Amino acid sequence: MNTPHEKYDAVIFDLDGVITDTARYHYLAWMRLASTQGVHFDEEFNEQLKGIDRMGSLERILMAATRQYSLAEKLALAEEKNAQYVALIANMTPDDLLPGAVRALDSCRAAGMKVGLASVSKNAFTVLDKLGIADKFDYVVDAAKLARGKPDPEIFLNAASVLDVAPSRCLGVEDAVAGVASIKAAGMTAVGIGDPAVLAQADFVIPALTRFDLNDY
Ligand SMILES: O=P(O)(O)OC[C@H]1O[C@@H](O)[C@H](O)[C@@H](O)[C@@H]1O
Ligand SMILES: [Mg+2]
Repeated sequence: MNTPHEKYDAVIFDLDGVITDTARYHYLAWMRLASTQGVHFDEEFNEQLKGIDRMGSLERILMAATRQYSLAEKLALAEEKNAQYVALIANMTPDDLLPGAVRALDSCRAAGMKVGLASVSKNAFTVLDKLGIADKFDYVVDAAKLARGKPDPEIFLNAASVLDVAPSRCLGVEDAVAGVASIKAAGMTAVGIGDPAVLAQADFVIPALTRFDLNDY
């Protein structure tokens, strides 16, 4: 019988940029789209898009363009970006899991905690299948059913509610500024993955899941 964790009953992970480096593929696909629209796009611009849903990301890129776009044009561009992204993830395998990801997920299970996945990506189920880790989660949020993306707390609150754990007893793990904001707005504790200067709102920041340790939080 596991001793329950003193502070948390659930850990809710983001996917892109936390468990696997799909953040890189989103970057490449947006880069290509931005260049077709004459918009300058670089790592810094991309940082603002991390964790932001597809249409929200597109809107931000098109705000830097020189003309207005109709809704039909926007939908076509979003579709084009997604086709590019889907092609980039087509050959993913379990080798694409980031170091420490499986160990971190398994350590939560072993500690008797519920494990959730909160990604705003509509491709999350496909990516989980390719990585072969779908069975490591008690609940995966379906991004298609969300009304609002990160930084709104809806996605993390939905995960907590289905996992039947109070938000104050949940730990959220995120690589994006918008994602950390979503966790904090949900009333949870945030573990940021990345640069402490960028993820200043997180309660803890580690460079990668290789350093994830439940005893530290
Ligand atoms: O276009 P998708 O696959 O639904 O993904 C939406 C978003 O998913 C998030 O996880 C990524 O951080 C964003 O970069 C991405 O735009
Ligand atoms: Mg992310």
